[in-house]
Amino acid sequence: MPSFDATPWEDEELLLLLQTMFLEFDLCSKFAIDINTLRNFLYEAYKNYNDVPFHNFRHCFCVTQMMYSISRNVNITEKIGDLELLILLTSCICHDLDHPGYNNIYQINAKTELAIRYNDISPLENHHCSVAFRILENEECNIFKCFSSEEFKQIREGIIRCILATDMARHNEILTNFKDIIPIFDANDKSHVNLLCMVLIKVSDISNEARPMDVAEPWLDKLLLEFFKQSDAEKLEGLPVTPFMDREKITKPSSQCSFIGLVLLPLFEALGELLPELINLIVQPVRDALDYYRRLNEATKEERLQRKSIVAELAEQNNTPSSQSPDSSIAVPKSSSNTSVKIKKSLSFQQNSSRSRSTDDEPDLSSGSGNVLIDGQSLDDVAEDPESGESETATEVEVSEKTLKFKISTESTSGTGRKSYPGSRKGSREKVQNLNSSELTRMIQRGKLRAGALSFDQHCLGSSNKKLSFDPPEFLDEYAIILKKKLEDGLANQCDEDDDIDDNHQDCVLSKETLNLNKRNSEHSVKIPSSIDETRSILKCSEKIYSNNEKLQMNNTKVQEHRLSSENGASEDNGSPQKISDKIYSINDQSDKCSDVGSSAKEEKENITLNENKARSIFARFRQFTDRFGFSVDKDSRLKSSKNNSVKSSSARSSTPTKSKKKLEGMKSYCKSLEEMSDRRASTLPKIKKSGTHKKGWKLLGLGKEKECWASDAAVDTLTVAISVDKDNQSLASTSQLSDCPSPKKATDIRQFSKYQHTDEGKIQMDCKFVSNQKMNDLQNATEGPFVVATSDKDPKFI
Ligand SMILES: Nc1nc2c(ncn2[C@@H]2O[C@H](COP(=O)(O)O)[C@@H](O)[C@H]2O)c(=O)[nH]1
Ligand SMILES: [Zn+2]
Repeated sequence: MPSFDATPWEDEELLLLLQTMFLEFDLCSKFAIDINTLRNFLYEAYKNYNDVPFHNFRHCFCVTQMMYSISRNVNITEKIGDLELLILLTSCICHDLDHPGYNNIYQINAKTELAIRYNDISPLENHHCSVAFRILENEECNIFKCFSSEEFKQIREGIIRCILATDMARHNEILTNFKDIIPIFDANDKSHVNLLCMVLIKVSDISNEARPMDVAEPWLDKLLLEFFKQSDAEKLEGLPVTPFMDREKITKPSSQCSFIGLVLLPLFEALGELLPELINLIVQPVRDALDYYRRLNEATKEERLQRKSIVAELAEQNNTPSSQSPDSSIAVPKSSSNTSVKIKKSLSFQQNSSRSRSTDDEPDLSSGSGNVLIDGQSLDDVAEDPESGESETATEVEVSEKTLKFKISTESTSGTGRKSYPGSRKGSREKVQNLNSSELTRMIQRGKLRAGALSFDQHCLGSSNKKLSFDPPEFLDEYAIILKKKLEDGLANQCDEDDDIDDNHQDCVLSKETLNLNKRNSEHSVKIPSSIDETRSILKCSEKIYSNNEKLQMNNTKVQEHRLSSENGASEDNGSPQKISDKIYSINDQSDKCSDVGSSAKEEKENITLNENKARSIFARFRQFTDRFGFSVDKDSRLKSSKNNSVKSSSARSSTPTKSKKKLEGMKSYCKSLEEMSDRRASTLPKIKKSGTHKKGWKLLGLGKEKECWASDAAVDTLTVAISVDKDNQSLASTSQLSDCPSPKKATDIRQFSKYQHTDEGKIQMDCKFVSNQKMNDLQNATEGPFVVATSDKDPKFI
């Protein structure tokens, strides 16, 4: 249901739910998608989302979940078929992969690596798509590996079409084309289906306001946090300030009034026209949300007028013309309170509002004036002075269209009028602040950074995602086991006894903290387990989901063993898809019950502009870097260390000993990801098939793990030790030959070479074992398990 609130759910649970969505539609069996491949794919997608306020994994989940809800409610497969649904769900999962938290307008204006790479054409969406297909290149994650190349081509086209459709710069184009086909929609016309799919993913992407207020509002806060972060960066870097992100221009209600009224609702209503089943489900809630924000906006205006009249009165008393600003002796607050939550809270209508709101931790949405120029046009043409009470700014769609130099036509549409759009970017009248390139360079030096080294991929793809700290192949099974064990250990009983979940219980799937997050008042909201009985009941249902998924889908030895030992043969034969479906819905049911720029002067000017542009670009990269590594740059250009927005911290969950242990495991897996990333950077080079013979670098072969991974030369150099080995007689290196090995790979670390052979590629491969467990751990942490090295060097190096 659209009322679903993902907040209380752990990341791993959300991953499991994503898996369940595929199973629910029987996509795995219909398209021979191996369940382990699906899990690997989901986990890899998860790892490629960043810990940014809004465009994170949870946003991806919500979008996919909305797509799922819509699809179920309108019986989508009957209209567009299973393959399109598979494309849609996969597109939702991938649609914001590796989003940096700064949108296309920023990417283009700041001339980031992405904007340059994609020539300003949907840089982010192209990147999300590219990352998606990098993930799918890996056989272990390729959920489409069973498809023929022709089918894969079709799927790839579909995913690209869907993900690129999420660029808001294309909103009007897509909506206009869609509206044209509504009266003549033909499910057999591929162009119509394509347009419907584009609209479906767009609707899902911006559907937060279709959810209950208590679910939607925290998302708005996160979005505004990301908006303000970008507009603050734009001000600092002398870029055009994106008006709808400017904390001095917008308020929460003004932002929503223009977004919902001008962008969201027209789209939803168009979809509702074609699929009337969606009117009650998502269109009406959006209308209610608009109504709510309009009233809130009106009330805010009223409050401003009242404040102005008080100022006028006071000014009169002091013989100060009311049109002038009151002098400092008149202590009337200007704007700090005009949009404050506290004031909003006291607004009389609010008490009657059906949409209750939270008040804590709200971003400072104080309004102010600031004339911002975008492409020669004063935003005052569109945005009125917030002090006038009409603090509306140009919508994201308008600004995105103006920022984009090129207009992209909707592919494969019905041939209905391709629209031409006004306002290609005329050049920028950028507001340049006091920062020059040398200052920026100094900043970078202070950060001990080499500007040229800051390519997007390096700090984006190479960033350490503070994600689930366990290895993908096992985690779901492991999670199911943990969950089950908790239940078996009688956690529910402990909760019952104490009615107070202490530290020891924070690992509980539905901990008290989590339960507190569940305190929802909306009647549409998902379950609030207000009692231990309800908690236990959810836990029991969760157990059944995992248990049944295990039985049907988790063909994993660990799970099998665990099940055998823990259930002692007493398995239930209730794992049919329908039964699993019933179980899942039984949870949903229970949830419902509980609530929910010729002369020297000119040249000089040109040089200045060039330097400014360079500076901006460097700054942009630098800031991307600092963002990635958890630093922030304040207006005095100082580096401030800050805590990373880890998934866990954002969800206020503490780390348990179990989780710490898993973090170590996660690091090993991350090291492997880094190796794979060195590959990704060659994205502008012709694709080389991933076969061992063509691979350059060092091959690390895991022992004891049936894994094989590659490392760049650079990565291995830091670990390698040169030793001489007589290749011809294939004699084994002795441990004494390793005596000059630098720490930590001392000779004593190597006990035995069990195998030694030349590979077909002329490489030497060696198996070795390490004596010291500690050293072994060091090496394992640095690479990937006990390993041997194969190399084409004449002077082989072993680690
Ligand atoms: N002012 C608001 N803007 C919103 C809201 N929900 C979404 N959005 C904007 O739409 C894009 C969607 O594209 P994405 O693929 O990047 O997610 C998003 O970036 C927001 O800018 C909203 O409720 N209010
Ligand atoms: Zn999105």
